[in-house]
Amino acid sequence: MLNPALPGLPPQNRLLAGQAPVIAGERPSTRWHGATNGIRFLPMPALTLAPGLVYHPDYLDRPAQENLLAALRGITRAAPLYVPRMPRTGKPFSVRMTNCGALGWVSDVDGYRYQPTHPETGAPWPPMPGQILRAWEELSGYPHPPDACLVNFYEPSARMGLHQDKDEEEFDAPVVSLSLGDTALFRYGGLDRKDPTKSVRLRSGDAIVFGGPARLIHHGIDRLLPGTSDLLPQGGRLNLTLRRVKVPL
Ligand SMILES: O=C(O)CCC(=O)C(=O)O
Ligand SMILES: [Fe+2]
Repeated sequence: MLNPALPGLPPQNRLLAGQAPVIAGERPSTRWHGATNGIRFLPMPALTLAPGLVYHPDYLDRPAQENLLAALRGITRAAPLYVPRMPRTGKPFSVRMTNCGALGWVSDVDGYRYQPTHPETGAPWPPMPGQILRAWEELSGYPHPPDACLVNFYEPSARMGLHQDKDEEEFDAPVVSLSLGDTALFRYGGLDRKDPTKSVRLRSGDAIVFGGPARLIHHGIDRLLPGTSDLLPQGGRLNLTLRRVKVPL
């Protein structure tokens, strides 16, 4: 039950003054910022960068980031990060990848696709941890859970060129993306590759959601800002990209 005094406002825009929020199902540690003296909580506002493109700064606080990182360590033990390759040319990506969930996004000389198993070990992807499913529930506004969670690991020099997330996905569902570790310069543009672009710094714990009119925008990572986070002991950045996939008939 949300605060009845503030009907209709999305959680990130609620501001409760004069009383501590008592909201069943909410986890104040990851959603509420400001004084924790029981009197006033100030939510970090979500920022709409373009229609359908919503940026949630500090979505995960430090304990939540550490908790998610521990879950990711389990995932990379079961499904090791591997070097994906570009379709046709076989050129290696600078980003290493793995997945969790029923389906994983993979890329090799044959193209981009979703598949239920790791391309090198042949094992099914590990299940999506609860923290990731909860983030999707809180951020996506979509009534069904994600099928695929792509885990991208960026070394300090890694980047990702401008692209659209436009494979076998349900485009009615947004893409939810979580960042951990070093800050990244995220570039975003429009539906046409030649549309003007802007960039935003994604820091550890930030989330960005692209849905509706922004679902198919071009985006990429220009570069990392090394040394900006001490979450990953060796530096670098982890990104989680959650998507709904069309079930093949
Ligand atoms: O690392 C990021 O923030 C973006 C990742 C991305 O665009 C993708 O995996 O499709
Ligand atoms: Fe993408």
